[in-house]
Amino acid sequence: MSADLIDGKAHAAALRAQVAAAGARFNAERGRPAGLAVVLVGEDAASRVYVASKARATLEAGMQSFTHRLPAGATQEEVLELVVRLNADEAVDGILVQLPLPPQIDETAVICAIDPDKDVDGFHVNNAGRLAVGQDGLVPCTPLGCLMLLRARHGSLAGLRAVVVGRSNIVGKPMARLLLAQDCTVTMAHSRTRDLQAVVREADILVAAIGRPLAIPGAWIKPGATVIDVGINRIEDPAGSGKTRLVGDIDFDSAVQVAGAITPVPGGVGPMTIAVLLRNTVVAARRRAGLGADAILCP
Ligand SMILES: Nc1nc2c(c(=O)[nH]1)N[C@@H](CN(C=O)c1ccc(C(=O)N[C@@H](CCC(=O)O)C(=O)O)cc1)CN2
Repeated sequence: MSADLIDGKAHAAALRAQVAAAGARFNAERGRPAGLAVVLVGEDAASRVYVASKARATLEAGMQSFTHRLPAGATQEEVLELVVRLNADEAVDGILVQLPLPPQIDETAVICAIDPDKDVDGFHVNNAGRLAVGQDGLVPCTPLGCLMLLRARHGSLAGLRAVVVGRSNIVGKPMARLLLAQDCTVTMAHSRTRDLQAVVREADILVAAIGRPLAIPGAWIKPGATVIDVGINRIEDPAGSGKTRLVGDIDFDSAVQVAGAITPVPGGVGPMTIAVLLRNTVVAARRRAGLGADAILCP
């Protein structure tokens, strides 16, 4: 048996087209495009690529893109000053500070300084709290993207057993809350979970967000389960070519034999992260302008 592949690139392209249409409606109503500001501190190679992709995708969706680069040695005050300036800028509807930040910067303090109404990453404690209690807010991009893929596959998720492996504030916790809101029976597993294999085996829906390459083998997975792999890990090619390759937290080659559906890495969850970021920017722009929800942007 071989699982169906969940094509994140195709889903992301469809969402981006919908966002572009919603962005054009916002522009027509308000006489200005929605705007996204992205802050990059330092020279991390992967972060530079992601920030460039975000700027390109923002422009392709017909929105305004503002990229702010600060040197690796920037101080906490400099980063906070920039965030305060972006909070006050009326052309900016969404603010994202690319993570990770250099060690001298207090990540929590920076996230807390972002106006929660412009927090398109959904990382601010106000937005995390809103998600926890089921109020409208801005929802983190990667978990919302995973939920969209799951809804496209299953329709209703009610009653399904979901296991989220990983308890980060950015992916694991919001993912579990989103699945609970969909009436799944949710288990959160993590590095201290006893008998992880048995917990994983329960899952109709398995979301792996551990950050450890190939950590979950196919033998652990319930036959027919839907597997969402959030991990993006660069490893040395085991064939010894000297090259590196991207792998997820799931051992894809064995999991694909057992699962009912699975996201590949690359080309699964990753592309959804940027598409949802654009979606969140239009949602933030509409809310800030006092406009009602745009139906096509509701997951
Ligand atoms: N402020 C934030 N920082 C970070 C986030 C985030 O959501 N907000 N997430 C990640 C990085 N990230 C976006 O910022 C991101 C990672 C991966 C991809 C992606 O499309 N990956 C491709 C493969 C790319 C490659 O070849 O290297 C894929 O999976 O197909 C998009 C966005 C950490 N920081």
